[in-house]
Amino acid sequence: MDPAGHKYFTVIDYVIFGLLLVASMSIGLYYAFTGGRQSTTQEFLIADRSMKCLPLSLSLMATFQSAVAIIGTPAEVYAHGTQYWFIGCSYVLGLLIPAHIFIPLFYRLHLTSVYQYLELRFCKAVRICGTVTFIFQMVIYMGVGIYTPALALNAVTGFHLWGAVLATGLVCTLYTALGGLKAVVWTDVFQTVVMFTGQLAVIIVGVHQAGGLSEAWGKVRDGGRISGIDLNPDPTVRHTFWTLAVGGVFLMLSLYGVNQAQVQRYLSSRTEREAVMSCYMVFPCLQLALLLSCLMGLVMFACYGQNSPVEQQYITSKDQMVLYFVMDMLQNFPGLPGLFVACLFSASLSTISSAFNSLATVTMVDLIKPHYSMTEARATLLSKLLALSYGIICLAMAYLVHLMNSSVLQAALSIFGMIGGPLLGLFCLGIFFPCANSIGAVTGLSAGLLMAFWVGIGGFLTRMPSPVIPLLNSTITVPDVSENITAATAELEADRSAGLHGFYSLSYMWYSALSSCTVLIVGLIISCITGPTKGDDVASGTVYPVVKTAQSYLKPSTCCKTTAEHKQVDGQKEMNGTVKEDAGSQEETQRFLPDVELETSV
Ligand SMILES: O=C(O)CCCC[C@@H]1SC[C@@H]2NC(=O)N[C@@H]21
Ligand code: NA
Repeated sequence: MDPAGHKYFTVIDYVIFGLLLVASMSIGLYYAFTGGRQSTTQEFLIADRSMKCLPLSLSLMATFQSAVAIIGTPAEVYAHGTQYWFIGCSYVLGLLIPAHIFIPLFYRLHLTSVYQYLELRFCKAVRICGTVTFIFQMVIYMGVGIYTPALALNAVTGFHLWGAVLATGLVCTLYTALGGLKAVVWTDVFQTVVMFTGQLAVIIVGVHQAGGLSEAWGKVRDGGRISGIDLNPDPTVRHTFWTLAVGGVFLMLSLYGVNQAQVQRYLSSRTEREAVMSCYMVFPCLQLALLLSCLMGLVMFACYGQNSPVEQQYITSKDQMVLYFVMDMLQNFPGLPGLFVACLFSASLSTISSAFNSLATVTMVDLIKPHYSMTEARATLLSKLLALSYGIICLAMAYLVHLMNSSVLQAALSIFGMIGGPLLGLFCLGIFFPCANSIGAVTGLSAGLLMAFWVGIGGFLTRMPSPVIPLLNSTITVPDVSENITAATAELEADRSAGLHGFYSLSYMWYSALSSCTVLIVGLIISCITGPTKGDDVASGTVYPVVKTAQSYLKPSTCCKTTAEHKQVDGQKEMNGTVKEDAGSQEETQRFLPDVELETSV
């Protein structure tokens, strides 16, 4: 390790990294020249609805498990302990609700873009608002996703920053633009295997370097990194059981319930059952991913203890720790640093490719197709060009993130909270409240976004590292200074949690919950003021009958009737033959909904 903290790759490391890019590219090319050769939007965007649940579940997990989680989670656990692990509790409801409410509803509407639902339930304007909000969210998120691995690499290995960004961005854009959703799903599967292998290798070597399991465990426990369950109800505390396990449910619903990248995978399943199964199978994959990244943080602590390379000025930010650790530990295992870098870029590629593909889908289906009629060939070509142009935009976003320079994990989760939260609220307004109307939906969404940005930006600004100057006077000895600093910090915390400061210091893990609830409250108030929608005016199959379902569970007799009713509807749908693909307009969509009343809400 030269004084600058830089390590240098051996040739074999570059070879392994290169192999990853070549393998990903070849999967993309394979799907570009086999099957239907990506000649229709049905194949390019939705994989001909032929996907099975195993590859889908790995792809669903990989989509929101990028280098941010691989780098950010260990840094979080190293610095603050294992409190973050409780986010795993949010995966239960965070996946059950999508599996039993969102997937069946969206699947039976036979959508291609989840935003078609908004036109069915409300009107075209609401669909456009939802689509634009989603594009905004994913473009920013992609910037973080592509920049994170390059930043960490450059800081520790001298790997050329923009060379890495360009290599990743170009490879990813090409195989996504050539191979469509099939290529994205199968590269996700391959990249997930590389990601898990790389993390496991580093953990095993790290434990060995820390002196073995019992030695490592002792250091971690004595270092106070095994945090118990923190039931503190204070919403301004960054990570407690409540912010992670409850706030995390809203975060998960916004990602695995209504995010186009995930819904597109559910919709590409062969059957509704496969889609539900793929959602169930995401649970163990996510828990394994969380386990590996938390263990990585603990192993780093076992090796470095309190005096981390950040204190030693080897690196400038916590987010560079993981790569520093890898280079430090694996230096004499030639090929392993390259494997871990491949793991890092696999995590990034599998997220960015999903983002490109979902952005191209919604732009095509929600913004272009309804307004311009064109041949299938031109539509497919345009979808490919869109995937390419989103690749370019994302590289520009990477530069913007470079300027932001906050903890990458918190940045990503804040983006989901601030933009994914209002979108979750919009869909829940439509699905659970039949009285909600279009005006309520649009004003609700705007209010949710405003609230999210108010607390998000406000929090970002007030949390600027205010210099805690030790209160110096002649009699103070060192321990007293620390007392005074604690006193000063406590005073700072105190006045911060009072009034507006309290609002600004809300934990970022509550952004999803706060913004989605704002959409619901404002949306319902405005709907009631401007004339609520009548039950039978709601397009059938677009609301979840909470009341009716609850009743059917209360009276078992009706429940089998409900199942029978479902069978009849499914039978009816079969009789209707293939249903219209994408709803360009309301009446068109009306036609393909099963004319037998799905359980509309009471
Ligand atoms: O890794 C990323 O790109 C984003 C950070 C993790 C996003 C959330 S956290 C809860 C859920 N579990 C995951 O592994 N990813 C998502
Ligand atoms: Na990923």
